[in-house]
This record gives sequence, structure tokens and C-alpha cells, in this order.
Amino acid sequence: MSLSKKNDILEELRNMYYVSFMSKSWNPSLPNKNGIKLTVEDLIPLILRSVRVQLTMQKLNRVNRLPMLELQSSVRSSLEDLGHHRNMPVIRWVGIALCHILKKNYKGIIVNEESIKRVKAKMGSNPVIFAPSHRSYADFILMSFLCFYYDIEIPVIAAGQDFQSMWVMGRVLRECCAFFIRRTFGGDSLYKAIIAEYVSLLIQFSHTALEFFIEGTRSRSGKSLLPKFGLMSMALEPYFYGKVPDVTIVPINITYERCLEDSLFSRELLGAPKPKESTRLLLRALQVLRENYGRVFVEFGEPISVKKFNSADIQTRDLRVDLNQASSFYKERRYPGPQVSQRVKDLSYSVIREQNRIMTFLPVHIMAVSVSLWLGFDDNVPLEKVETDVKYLRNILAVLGYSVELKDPVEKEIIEALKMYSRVMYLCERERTVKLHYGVASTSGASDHIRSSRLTEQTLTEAYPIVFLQIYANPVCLACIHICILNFVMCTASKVSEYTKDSLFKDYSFFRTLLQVEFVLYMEDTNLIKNDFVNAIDHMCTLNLFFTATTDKEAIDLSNIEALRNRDQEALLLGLLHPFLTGYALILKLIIVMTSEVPDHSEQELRFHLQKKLEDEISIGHFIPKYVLSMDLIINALTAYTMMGALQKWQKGESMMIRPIVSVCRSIQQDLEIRLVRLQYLIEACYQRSSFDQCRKQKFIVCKL
Ligand SMILES: CCCCCCCCCCCCCCCC(=O)SCCNC(=O)CCNC(=O)[C@H](O)C(C)(C)COP(=O)(O)OP(=O)(O)OC[C@H]1O[C@@H](n2cnc3c(N)ncnc32)[C@H](O)[C@@H]1OP(=O)(O)O
Ligand SMILES: O=C(CO)COP(=O)(O)O
Repeated sequence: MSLSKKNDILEELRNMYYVSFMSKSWNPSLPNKNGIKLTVEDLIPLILRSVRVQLTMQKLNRVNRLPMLELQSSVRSSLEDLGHHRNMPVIRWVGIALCHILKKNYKGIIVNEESIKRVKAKMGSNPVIFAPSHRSYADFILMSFLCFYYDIEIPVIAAGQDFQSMWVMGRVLRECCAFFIRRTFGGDSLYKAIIAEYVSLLIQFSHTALEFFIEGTRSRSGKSLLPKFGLMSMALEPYFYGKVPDVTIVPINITYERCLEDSLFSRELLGAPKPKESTRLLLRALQVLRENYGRVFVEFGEPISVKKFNSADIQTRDLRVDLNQASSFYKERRYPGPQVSQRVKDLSYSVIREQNRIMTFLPVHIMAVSVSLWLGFDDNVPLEKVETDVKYLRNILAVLGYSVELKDPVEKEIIEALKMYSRVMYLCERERTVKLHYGVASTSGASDHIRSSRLTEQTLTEAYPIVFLQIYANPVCLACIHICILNFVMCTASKVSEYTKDSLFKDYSFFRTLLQVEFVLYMEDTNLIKNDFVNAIDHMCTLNLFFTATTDKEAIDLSNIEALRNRDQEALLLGLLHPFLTGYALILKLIIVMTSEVPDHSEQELRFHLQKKLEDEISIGHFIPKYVLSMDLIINALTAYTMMGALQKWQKGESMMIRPIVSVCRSIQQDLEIRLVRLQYLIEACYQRSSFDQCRKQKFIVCKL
């Protein structure tokens, strides 16, 4: 439970006139006092004259025979098109509309003020990057709104180009400090040079913060996504060129009690395409936003000084180069180079870790874990069972150091949360059980959208509420991932008592590697991996799961193993991994079968093929969580298997092709499957013992993988 001072800014706004709040006289603090106000008009001449853009234009002129004047005017016009403005009257008007929308749809916007104060105290002497988590469109709106509220200059924000084409809104966003970038730069060297220079100049000379979403897109699954390195690398270039003394990166976490896009995300995970950004859709969405979206929690993380981060390594001094060498650096494309690239990677993963460390947990996250797990056995989950699980998980999250907003009596909180999600789950008062509403997929205002998925109507009907719930359970999996892996390894080992610290570490590392994409687990820092392992063991000692503390650092104490086992907690932790490991094992099996007939597939085609095949597996009646149908899980598994050398990818024309390396696939399969059968057996045993007796029980069939 967090002791920090939390302020509900909506409570204050409710007692104010929006117009007077938004028209207050405003003297914001400047993230970088050495900088100046910069908009696109100031930047255009600097970018045109820059060594980088000049050299790129000269090359295009030489190689492609494009006239210099034409190139210059194309740079100017694309900059006029993509660049940001800071139009205070527009920001204030947008703010007035926002006050109304936020007040209408949210119960509270709860901000850890201490965390903002800490960040403000560290700001001022060098460039600042705001790096929020990205789970909703509401993220960037809230960020700018909070900056206004807490008197911090509005940040300049990197927005995807798709927003630019929105009628009127594209213009409005630009006036509110957004600049637009393509989602991917491909081989367009001039475009890349323009954006790199734009970002570099902002970092060097702007007095405001640069904000961007390091994940590059909203996570549909509630978990983090792998970081993108492109923008981070550009933003840190001035530091590595010695043009700025330091850069401060501020990781930020925004947690929603109910995410505006949860229905949409559930449909997208089941294979429906993302609707294109448009003002018409936005207005329609605003009209239908009549539900209660609960509270939002905002936490600013510990600011990361890039200089300090780097000085942890003795070679850092070599990484920074003399400004006078810039021209030869651009010519020879020596930035970033392998060492800087590694540092950018390390930093980017650290940002995601910090965003996750400061997550807030709400009743819905915790109860979603319990309901999702037991729904695999029965359509009715006893309220009493959910309550016990919620108490266990609350304790686990608190031991892991997370902020948990869940008071006693727990039952009351669960019932309140159920009301907020009444579209997908409800309390059956008579039986005192939690049930799901099936069939909501096509009645939730977008039947055509979900039908564009390739799955059958029946599958969609059944899978939609489960995928919806899993989006809320997923942050808990992310938070508990290290103890989940250790618990899984211990529970499913053939001879637990024979484990040494080394052999345990080996198995932990194997499953960490398998889940590295799913849970953004960094694999390139051996110290970090060891630390995570040791901390997980400590946490398990505190939770009385398997281990007791020992004075010998290299040993683990397994002497008391049976006495320590708490089967209910074990089952919950196993349940957290169940959908992922089942999905990964099935995907591997299906790939081997499919590719024995046709060895090469395009990645795109393979994803949809796999989703259809997984649907068949589910329909045969095996005990398989329906979340395995999630496109996010399928894509993550394919990426992880590629990283592990089980799949080989290559470009063929426009398509990315995939082929399995069967021997590697089989060896992973062996390690995975035997343990999975044990996992399912253990969860079932827990189900049989627990308080489900009053409910109808279905025959449990262990999934044949
Ligand atoms: C009062 C209230 C008012 C309210 C008022 C409302 C406010 C209203 C504001 C609106 C605001 C809207 C806000 C929308 C929010 C989005 O739209 S979020 C989506 C847009 N933002 C982002 O995507 C940011 C993160 N993305 C990136 O960083 C991506 O890398 C990029 C830059 C988009 C490019 O992506 P990509 O082409 O897929 O490439 P990627 O793999 O990342 O790598 C690109 C380059 O990085 C290099 N690279 C790769 N790895 C490394 C490494 N480790 N180290 C260094 N370099 C590396 C590669 O070498 C490559 O370079 P080249 O080889 O091409 O030279
Ligand atoms: O990233 C975005 C900015 O909010 C929007 O695009 P996505 O739909 O890819 O999340």
C-alpha cells in the first residue's frame, strides 16, 4: 500500500468553473531553463542548414540527380506539414472541452503529487524526455492536461502520422504541440535526416520536454510492449555528441480502472482490424462515452540521468565524440555505433521497467486473475473463492512493492468493481457467483468490426469476455512474472528437492528467454537477470513459497519444502502463466505440423493460420484458455521463437517469410510440454479441493499437446 500523497485533481475541478480554471494566468516551470521556446518556424532554417540534411541532399543530388532546389523545397514543405506549434488559446479551449469530458466519464484522476514534485525538483538544468506508458488515447491528453494543471510547460509530442490526416483534429493537435512522424521510416534517408535533426534540435535548444511513447503504439493487452529504439536513439544523439551535458528521462505510468478502448482492444486481439483514426469516429466515440470509466492513477517514476546511467560503465567517455567531428560522423553514418546502440537499448528497457515498477493495482486487475483462472473449469466462480484469491494476490503484490488500491472489506470492493464491468461479468446474487456475459462481442456497438475477424461467430461470442478480462489480468502477470516463473519451475519439476541454485537459475533463464517478448524481459544484461532471480527467491521466502531464507548466498534451502507449500497461492501463480505457456506450446506444435506440409509461410499468413488452428484445438474440447487466440500472444510467440533460433525469418519481396528449425523447435517443445501437463494437473487439483463444491463441475480433461 502506498503512503505517498495522492491528489484527485477531478475533485478540485468539480468545484471550479472550467473556463476560469483554463484561463488562469500561467507561468509554467521550464523543464530545461537553458533552452528557448521553439516551434517549427524556428526549426525550418536550422534543419535546412544542418550538416546532416545538407549531406543527405547532396548525396541524393549526386546519386539520383535530384535538383538541390527541388530537394530544399520538399524539405521545407514536409516540415511545414509535420511540425508543431504552441498555440495557447487553442490549448486553453481544448482544455475546457477536456474538463467537461474528464469530469463526465471519470470518477477520479489520482496523481501522486510527491512524484511530480520530485521530478520538478530535478528538472531545469538539462533537456528532459517524458516517457509515459501507452495504454489509451487518453494518455497524451492526460499528460498535457496534467502539465497545465501542475504548471509545467506543455511538452512537444511525437505523434503517429495517422493523426495528421484527421479533419480539423490534425490541425488542433499540431497547435497543441504535436509533431507528426511516420510509423516506420523505411529507407527514406532524407525523411530520416529531417526527423533526426528535428528531434536533435528540440533536445539541444527547446525549453520544454520532448514526450514520446517508447512502445510506439498503444498496448492492446494491458502489458508493456518491447521498446522501439529509433526515437530514443535520435533524442540521445546530442548527449553522445557532447552537445548537451545530460538528458533526464522521466518514465511515467498511467493506470486506468477502465480503459476507454477495452472493447475495441478485445476485438482487435481477436483479429479485427484497427479502425482508422478519423474525426468522425472520434466524435461518435465522444457521444457514446456515457459509461463510468472509474479512476485513473498517474505516477511519475524516478528520473533517469543518462549521464549517470552511462557513467556506470568505464567506457562511456569513449562514447562521447567531439562536435567538430560531426560532419565525418554523418558522412560515415557512425552514429549510433555498436556501443551507443547497446546503451540506447539498456536505457529503453530501463524506462519500461520503471514504468512497470510504479504501476498501481486496482480491484479489477486482481479479481480478473481469479475469475479468468476458474472460468476455465466452470461458468460460475464463487464470490467467496474470488475474495480469497484477491486477498492472496493483494498480499503478493504488496510484498513485491506495488501500490495496491484495495481496501477492506474486500467483498464490497469486488462487488463495486463488478458493477463497473457489468457488460462482461456480473454477480449472480442468488448463487453468490461471478458469471460472464457471453455474446457481448457483437452487441457492444461494433458488430461489423468484430465480424471482420476470421474466427467463427461462436468462438468470438465465447472468447470476447475472456480476452476482455485477460486485458485486466495481464498487468498482474507482468508484475509477478519472476516469481511466477520460479513457482512454475518448482511446481512442475520432476524432483524439486534436487534443485541447486545453479540448476534453478538455468531453468528460470530458459523460461525467462521463452517469455522475454511477452513480458519485456531484458536478456542482454546478465547482472540484471541474476538480480531478478535473487530478488524473486527473496520474495518467495517472504511469501513462504518453497524457500526459507539462508545465510549462504549461493545456496537455497529446500529442506522444509512440503511444509511450506501453499497450494492455493501456487495455483494462482500457475494460473497467471497458464494461457501464455499453453499458447506457446500449441503454437510450436502447430508450426511443426503445418510446416511439415508447406515449409515456408509468409509471417502475415502464418499468424492468421495459427489463429484458425488454435480455434480448432479449442473446439475439440481440450482445456485451453481462449486467450491463446489473441493475436498479440501469437505475434509475441513467433518473435520469441525467432529470437531463440527456433524460427528463421527472411525477406521475400514485400513479405517476411518464416521457416522452422525443427530440431530447435522439438527441443523447446520437450522442455515445455511435460511441465505443462503437470501445471494443468496442479491447477485442477486445486480446483477440486477448493470451495466450488456447491457449483456444477465439468469433467476436466488435461490438454493433449
Ligand atoms: C491543457 C490540455 C491540452 C491537451 C492537448 C492535447 C494534446 C494533444 C497532443 C497529441 C499528441 C498525439 C500523440 C499520439 C501518440 C502516438 O502517436 S504514439 C506513435 C508515434 N510515436 C512513436 O512511435 C515513438 C516511438 N517510435 C520509434 O521510436 C520508432 O523507432 C520510429 C522512430 C517511429 C521508427 O520506427 P522504425 O522505422 O520501425 O524503426 P526502429 O526499429 O525503431 O529503428 C529505426 C532506427 O533506429 C535505429 N536503431 C535500432 N536499434 C537501435 C539502438 N539500439 N540504438 C540506436 N539506434 C537504434 C535503427 O538503426 C534505425 O536506424 P536506420 O538503420 O534506419 O538508420
Ligand atoms: O500509437 C498511437 C498513438 O496513440 C495510436 O496508434 P495505435 O492504434 O497504433 O495505438
